[in-house]
Amino acid sequence: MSAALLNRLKPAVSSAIRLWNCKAAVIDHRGPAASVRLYSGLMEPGAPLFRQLFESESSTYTYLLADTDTREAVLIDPVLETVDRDLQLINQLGLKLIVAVNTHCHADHITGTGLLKKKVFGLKSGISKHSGATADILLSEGDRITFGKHCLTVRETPGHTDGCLTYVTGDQRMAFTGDAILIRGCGRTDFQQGCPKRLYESIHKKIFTLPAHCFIYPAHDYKGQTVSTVDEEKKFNPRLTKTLDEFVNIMNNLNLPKPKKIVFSEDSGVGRSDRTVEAEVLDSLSSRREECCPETSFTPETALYSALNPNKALAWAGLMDRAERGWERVWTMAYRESVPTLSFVRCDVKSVRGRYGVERTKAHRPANTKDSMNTQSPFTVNCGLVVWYCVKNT
Ligand SMILES: N[C@@H](CCC(=O)N[C@@H](CSS)C(=O)NCC(=O)O)C(=O)O
Repeated sequence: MSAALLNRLKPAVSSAIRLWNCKAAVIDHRGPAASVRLYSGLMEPGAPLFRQLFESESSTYTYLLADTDTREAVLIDPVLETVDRDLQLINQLGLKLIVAVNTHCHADHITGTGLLKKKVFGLKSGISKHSGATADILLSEGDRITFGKHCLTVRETPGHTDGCLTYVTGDQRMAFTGDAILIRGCGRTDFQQGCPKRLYESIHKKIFTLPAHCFIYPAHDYKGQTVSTVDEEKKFNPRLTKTLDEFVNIMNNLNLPKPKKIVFSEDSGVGRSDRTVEAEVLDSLSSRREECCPETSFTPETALYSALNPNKALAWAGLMDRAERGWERVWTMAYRESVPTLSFVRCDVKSVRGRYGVERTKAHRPANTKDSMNTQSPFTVNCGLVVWYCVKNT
């Protein structure tokens, strides 16, 4: 190759190398937004394998990271409905899934970690120790999740929930922020221990202190965006560019509807575990399948449907109907927002009184739950989730 040709190629070659090295790729100093630095999305050699996966019903992102040498892989925020898709990809890529972690207790979908544990031998689940849920690994500030030569470091970022975590790659190129910060938004703070002040402080202290080029990968996006950077969010996030007082005011006046698929998804049953609500419900009910009311086809599956699509009025009507037709006992499972426990409560239909009165058999009332069953309709007070079915008088 002639010296002249080499000289002509030099600029193109050096710019290609710059992109490959993931340095700042393009900086345009013209125009009002020119102060934002743009970073290439190209991965450095030796970077972990990375895939962003999407679940469209709840607009949730699941992230797959893996070491390309050892093939050890980590999933962040798997969703129940897309577990098989994720596993298919993991198998196709020849990866070994070793850990599945949640950024927090999700309110809008059911985590896939419980089902994954059933399907992947030896898989460990993880969640914040402040989440109130249990998992194989209870994570806290500074913990490291290692996969091959890579790792994720845990930063506690409460505010959307008490147990919100951000996972940061060892090289601080990527941060998986859950619902703490979203692209040009942030997690709501109006339920599940939400606190705008805490969220603001978490984001400023734990996310905005990451390098400007650090990519932000949130748990959701509702507008089709996929990734942002610390630099972009510091400059353009309409909520977080405000003062604390302004932020609190914005968050207290969002007036958002509850997420369309709202469930209190994490961990359930007598003794919370990292099993899915579905697993808990089905296991619990299938052992009593034969007792379910045959004429109404009220099976564990329909109970589960009720759980995920709570129709309080229908449940109440059904309960009364069965009481009138001689069914004796009613089992309900009620998740109360005020007491984050999915509890099993046995009601004695003989004690149905008047318009409301289902009196719970005291012996079956879980010690740590408030009584919402005998004062008003059991399905209208503090119940985020209700499963019920009747058993025949034996
Ligand atoms: N339109 C969505 C709204 C879902 C929603 O409320 N998302 C939560 C995260 S899941 S609990 C949130 O924090 N949103 C913040 C926001 O500003 O939207 C739906 O109908 O599902």
